[in-house]
Amino acid sequence: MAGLPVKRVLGINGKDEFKAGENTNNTDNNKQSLSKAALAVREENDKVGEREMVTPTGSSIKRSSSRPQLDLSKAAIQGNSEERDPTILLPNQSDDISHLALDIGGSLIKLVYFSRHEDQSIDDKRKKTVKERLGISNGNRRSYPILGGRLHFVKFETSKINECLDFISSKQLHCVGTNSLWWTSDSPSNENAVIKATGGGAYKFADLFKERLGVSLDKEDEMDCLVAGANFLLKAIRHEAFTHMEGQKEFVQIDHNDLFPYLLVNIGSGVSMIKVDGDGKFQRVSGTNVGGGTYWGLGRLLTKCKSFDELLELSQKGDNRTIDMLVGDIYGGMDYSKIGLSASTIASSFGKAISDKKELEDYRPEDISLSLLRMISYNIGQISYLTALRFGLKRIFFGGFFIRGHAYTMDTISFAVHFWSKGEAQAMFLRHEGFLGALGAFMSDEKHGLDDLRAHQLVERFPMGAPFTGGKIHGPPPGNLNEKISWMEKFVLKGTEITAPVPMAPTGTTGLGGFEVPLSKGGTLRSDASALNIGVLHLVPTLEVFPLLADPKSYEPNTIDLSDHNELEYWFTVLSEHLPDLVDKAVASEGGTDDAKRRGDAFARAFSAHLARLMEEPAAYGKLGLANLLELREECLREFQFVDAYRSIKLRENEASLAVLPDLLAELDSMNEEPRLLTLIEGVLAANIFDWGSRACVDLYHKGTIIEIYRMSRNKMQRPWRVDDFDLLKERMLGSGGKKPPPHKRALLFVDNSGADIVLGMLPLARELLRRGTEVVLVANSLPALNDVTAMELPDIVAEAAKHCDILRKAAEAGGLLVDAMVNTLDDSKENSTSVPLMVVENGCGSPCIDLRQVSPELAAAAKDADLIILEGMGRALHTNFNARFKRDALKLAMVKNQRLAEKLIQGKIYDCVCRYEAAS
Ligand SMILES: CC(C)(COP(=O)(O)O)[C@@H](O)C(=O)NCCC(=O)O
Ligand SMILES: [Mn+2]
Repeated sequence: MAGLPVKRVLGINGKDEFKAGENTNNTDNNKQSLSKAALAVREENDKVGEREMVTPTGSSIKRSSSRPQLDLSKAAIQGNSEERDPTILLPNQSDDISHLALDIGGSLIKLVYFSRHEDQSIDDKRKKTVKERLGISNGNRRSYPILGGRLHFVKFETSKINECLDFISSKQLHCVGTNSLWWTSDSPSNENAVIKATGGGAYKFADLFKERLGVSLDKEDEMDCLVAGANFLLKAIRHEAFTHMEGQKEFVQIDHNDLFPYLLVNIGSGVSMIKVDGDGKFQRVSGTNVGGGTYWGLGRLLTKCKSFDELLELSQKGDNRTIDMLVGDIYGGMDYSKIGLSASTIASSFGKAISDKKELEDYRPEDISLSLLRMISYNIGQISYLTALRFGLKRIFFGGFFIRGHAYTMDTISFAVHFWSKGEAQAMFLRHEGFLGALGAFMSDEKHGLDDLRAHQLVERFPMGAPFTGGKIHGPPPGNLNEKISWMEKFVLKGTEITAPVPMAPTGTTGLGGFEVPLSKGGTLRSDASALNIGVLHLVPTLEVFPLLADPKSYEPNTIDLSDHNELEYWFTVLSEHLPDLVDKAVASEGGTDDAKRRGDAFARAFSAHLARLMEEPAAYGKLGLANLLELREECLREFQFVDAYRSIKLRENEASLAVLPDLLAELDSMNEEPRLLTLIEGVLAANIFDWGSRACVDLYHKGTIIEIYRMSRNKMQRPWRVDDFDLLKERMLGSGGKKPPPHKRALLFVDNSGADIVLGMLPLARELLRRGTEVVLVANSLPALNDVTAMELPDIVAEAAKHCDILRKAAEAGGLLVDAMVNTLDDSKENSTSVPLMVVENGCGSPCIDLRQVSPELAAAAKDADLIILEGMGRALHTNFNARFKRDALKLAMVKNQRLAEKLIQGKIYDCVCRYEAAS
C-alpha cells in the first residue's frame, strides 16, 4: 500500500475503498492473503458439510467449549424417516447423556436429565502461551468433579407414561454409563442399569420400567428430594425465586447465608408443608388433601375438560361471580368495611349454587373452573400462612406443578398470605416449581457431584423451537436441528401465526380481599415446553466472576431494565425491524443455499416467537434486561447453526482498515504525547461507529465507503463529548505539573467490533499503552456476535498489523501471538524483542454485551494483575456495565448509536460520545 499521511487517510477516497454495505464479491481482487485463505478453507468446509469455526488464517478449529453446541456433521436418521420422532444418529456429537432422574407423581412425571459434553477446547498456541503467562494450570484453580453439560427438564402426564418411556428410549437416557456406541444397531446392554426415581409412581411403575427399558428404579424419599431440589435451586440459580402480586412478578435475590428456615409448600396432587432448616434438615409439619388433584378431579367432573392445562386455560375466561357468593351478594352490593371485606370478596365458594335454581349445565365451565381455582388456591395460601405462623417462619416458597406459572393462581395464593399475615409474610414462587422432586432425586446420585454448583457456573438457555404459539403442538422440547426446524415449519403448515400479543394489563384487586376477574390473554396457548417457563441449564464449571468488580453482590450488568413496558416495547420493535436484514446476512453467510434459507426462516420464527412471548410476560425467562435480549438473538442464530453471520463483512472491513493503518500510525508518531492521547481516544470513539447492530449505522453504510464514514466520524469528534472525563484520564496517564505518574502495569481492553473499530481504534490505543510499558490484554468474544471481533480472529489481525509496526510486533511476539513466524518483520534481530507482552484472551461469551459475573477463566486470571480496565462499545460499556464499579481504574468508551439511548442515558443525541474515566474504588 502506498504510504498515505493521516490527513489523507481521513480525507481520501482511494481505490482500495468500497462501500461498507456492498457484498464481498470483490474478494478475489483483495491483495491480502488473509481473507483468501479463510475463504478457501470455508469452501472446503462447505463441501464436507461440516460446521466448524474457521480462523482468518484458515486453521479450522472446534468452537469454544464455553458454549457447547450440537455437532450435526454426518447426522443420519436411524430407521424409518416417516416415523413421528425418528432417532437421529449423531456420530460426531461428543455430548453424551449421562444422568437421568424421575419424579413420578399422581398426575405428572417430571424428568431431569443431564447431557454431558467433553471439553472440546483446543489448546492452540495462543492459549498455551496465555496460560503460561497468566499462570493458569491445566486443572484450573480447583478441580471440578463434573464436566460441563446441560440439565434438561421435561414433563409428561402420568396417564401417558408410555410417551415418557418412548422419550427415554428414543434418547437412550436409561443407558447410564454406556454412552460409547449407543447409535449403533446393537442395543446397549442395560443389565444392572439403575435410574433414580421419587414419587409414588417409582413404586407403582417399577415393573413397567423393568419390562420396557430393562432398568430398575432406585427409589428416593419424596420429601428428601423436594427439599434437596429446593435448596439446590435457591442456592444455585440467580433468579429462581420471585413474588407475584397483582400481576407483577418480581425476582428476589436470596442471600445464601440467610436462606433458612423457610416453609416449603409443595402443591402436587396433594399438598405438603415442610419446615426446612438446612440441607437435609427438615420436617413435614402440615399438609392438606385439597390440592392440584382436587382442582383437576373436580374440574374434570364439572367441566368435562380433557386436561389440566385445558381446565386452567378455561379459568382465564371465567367469571367466578356467577357462582361464588360474594360479600356484596349478602350485603346488597355494599362492602363489609368494618371487618375489612370488600363487596367482591368471596364469602362462600360455589355459594350461589345453593340459591340459584340452576343445574350444572346452566353454569359456564369457564366460571366453574375459575371458582374452583380460587377456592383451592386461596385455601392453600391460608393454611400455608397459618402453618408458617405456627413455626415463626416469614418466608414461604411454593412449588409443585399445580401452579404452572399461572398468574392468577400465584396472585390468589400471594393475596391469601398477604391478607392473613397483614403483610408480614411473603409468598414466593420458584421458576422450576414442578421439578423440585426430580432435581432432588438427580442430586441424590453422588456420581455427578453437582451439589456445590454456583450461580456463575450456570447459563440458562431457551432453545426450544417455538416457545409461544397460537397452535396446539405438543411433545417434549425439540432436541436437534432438524426437529427444531420442522417444529417451526409445522406452524407454517397449520397456518398458525406467531403474533405479538396485546400486553396484559395488571390484574386488579379491590384492595379489600376481593379480586377482579382475570383478564383474558386472547386465548393463546403455550407449547408444553414453554409452559415450563424454564430453559436448559448449561453447566460451565469453568466460568468465573470477574475478580475486579468492586461489589459482585450488588453488580447488575444491565443498564436498561426491560421490566419497564415502554422500554421493552421499544427494543422489541428495534429488534423485530432488524430481523429481515439479519436473516439475509445469516443466509448469505452460509452460502445462500436452500438449507440455509430454511434455517434462516426457522430462526426468524423462533426469535420472533421468543420476542412475542417476552412481550406478553417480560419476566417469563427470569429477570429481563436488554443484554439478555441481544444474547437471545445470538443464541437463536447458533441454535439454527448459523456460525458467523457477519463473517464476510468482518473480513472485508478488516482488510480495508489494515490497508490504512500504517499511515495512521505514522501520523500518530509525528505527534507529541498529549495531542496523541487525545487523537487516540478520538480514534476509538470515531471508529466505534462501525456497528452492524445499529439500525442508524447500517443505513449510513449504504451511503458511503468505510473510509468516508470513518473520516466523517473523526471530523465530528469535537470535545467536549457528552460524557467527557478525558482530562482525568490525561492526568492519570501523563501527569500534571511536570510529574510523571507510573504507567499502569496491565490493561485489559474489552474490544468490540471488527474493521476500523479494532484496527484503527483499539489497536493504536493498545500500541500506545505498550509503548508506555503497560502490558496489554485484548479481551474479545469467545463466539461471534454481530460484527464483534472474536478472540480467535484477533491474533491474525494483530499479526497483519504487526507487519508494519515494531511495537506491536515485539509485544505480540512477547505475548505469544506471532506463533508461526508469519510476520514479515521489519527488524529480524530477536535480541531487541524485550517488550511488554500483547496478549489476547477470550471473554467467555458470545453476545454484544458482557455479564461480568460469568467470564472465562483466562480473563479472570488475566484480571488478577490488571490495574486498568477499558470497556469499549455500546454493548459492553453502555447497555451493560455503564454503572459497574471496579476495584481498578476503569475507562468506558463508546459512541451512542441510538437516539433513544442517547436521550435516556446521557441526555444527548445519536452519535454523541462517552468517555467515562473512574479511578479505582
Ligand atoms: C447491538 C449493539 C449493542 C452493538 O453495539 P456496539 O457494542 O458494537 O457498540 C448496538 O448496535 C445496539 O444497541 N443496537 C440496537 C439499537 C439500534 O438499532 O439502534
Ligand atoms: Mn459490537
